[in-house]
Amino acid sequence: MTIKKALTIAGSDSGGGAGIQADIKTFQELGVYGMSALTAVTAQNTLGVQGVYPLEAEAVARQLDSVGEDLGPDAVKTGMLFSPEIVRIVADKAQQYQWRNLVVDPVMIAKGGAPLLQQEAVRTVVHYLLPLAMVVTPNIPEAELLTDMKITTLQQREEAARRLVQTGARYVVIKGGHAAETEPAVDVLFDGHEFMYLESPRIPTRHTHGTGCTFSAAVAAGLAQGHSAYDAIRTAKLFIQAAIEDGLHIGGGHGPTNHFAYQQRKRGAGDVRP
Ligand SMILES: Nc1ncnc2c1ncn2[C@@H]1O[C@H](COP(=O)(O)OP(=O)(O)O)[C@@H](O)[C@H]1O
Ligand SMILES: Cc1ncc(COP(=O)(O)OP(=O)(O)O)c(N)n1
Repeated sequence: MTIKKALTIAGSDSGGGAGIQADIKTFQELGVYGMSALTAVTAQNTLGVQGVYPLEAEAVARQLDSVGEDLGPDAVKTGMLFSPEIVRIVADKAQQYQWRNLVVDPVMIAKGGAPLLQQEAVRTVVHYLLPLAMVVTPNIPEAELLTDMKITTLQQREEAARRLVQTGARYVVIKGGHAAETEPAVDVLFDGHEFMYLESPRIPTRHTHGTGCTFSAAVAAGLAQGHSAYDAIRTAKLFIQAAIEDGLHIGGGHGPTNHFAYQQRKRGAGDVRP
């Protein structure tokens, strides 16, 4: 068997629910060999972000060269990139190493409000990274900042998806986690021609830390395995749905999702918590 490999370029979450840690757990659960290039270290737990310590762009570049020159990822995903300098490095290296299966999760602000991308880096993401993306996965507030428009209705989400496809991104998924709590969790997928709506019941829980990271890592894992973007996105939706439903309920605040749940359900395990 030739193992497929995926690289995450993201920040570290000491609490283990989001960032690099969520990505690697997701890759592993979906049968993909995980690699990482760190952009920042965060001191973080279920209560919030206590500190952000970005790496120098040069340190990110060296990590990308180390992986690019030797291991050769089958898919790459980006998460917290923090600064315009790091965004540019990632875009340059993605082109240099011809990383076509690129999933861009444009992480900007943690759920507790801590900034994970400098404001001046938003335009850098739009101009340099999105044109290289196979899939871009903003949540609603991120889609608003990327497109400069207010999004409250489904029609506005569709309009934002149209604008994002115009940047060059091949597939756009505007996730519905931040929509009204009375609505189901609907993710809007646009391929430049047609819209698809991935819908699941909204789970009433505060334990949704790292949902976006986990979802986009699952998309990258699917692409690494050679699945179509549609299939990778559909599986990612099932993966995150199971991970939220079977929450681990750890920590005193917004806890992480359960990365074991999807595979445990597939195996037919009775109690889905480890
Ligand atoms: N309470 C919830 N119930 C069901 N699915 C959810 C819930 N919250 C988020 N999701 C799903 O989790 C994924 C990540 O969405 P979202 O929370 O919007 O991203 P982010 O973590 O980037 O803010 C999406 O597939 C979304 O539909
Ligand atoms: C290091 C790090 N990266 C990304 C995030 C954001 O995670 P996300 O899945 O978008 O959502 P929340 O965890 O903020 O709910 C993070 N917190 N830390």
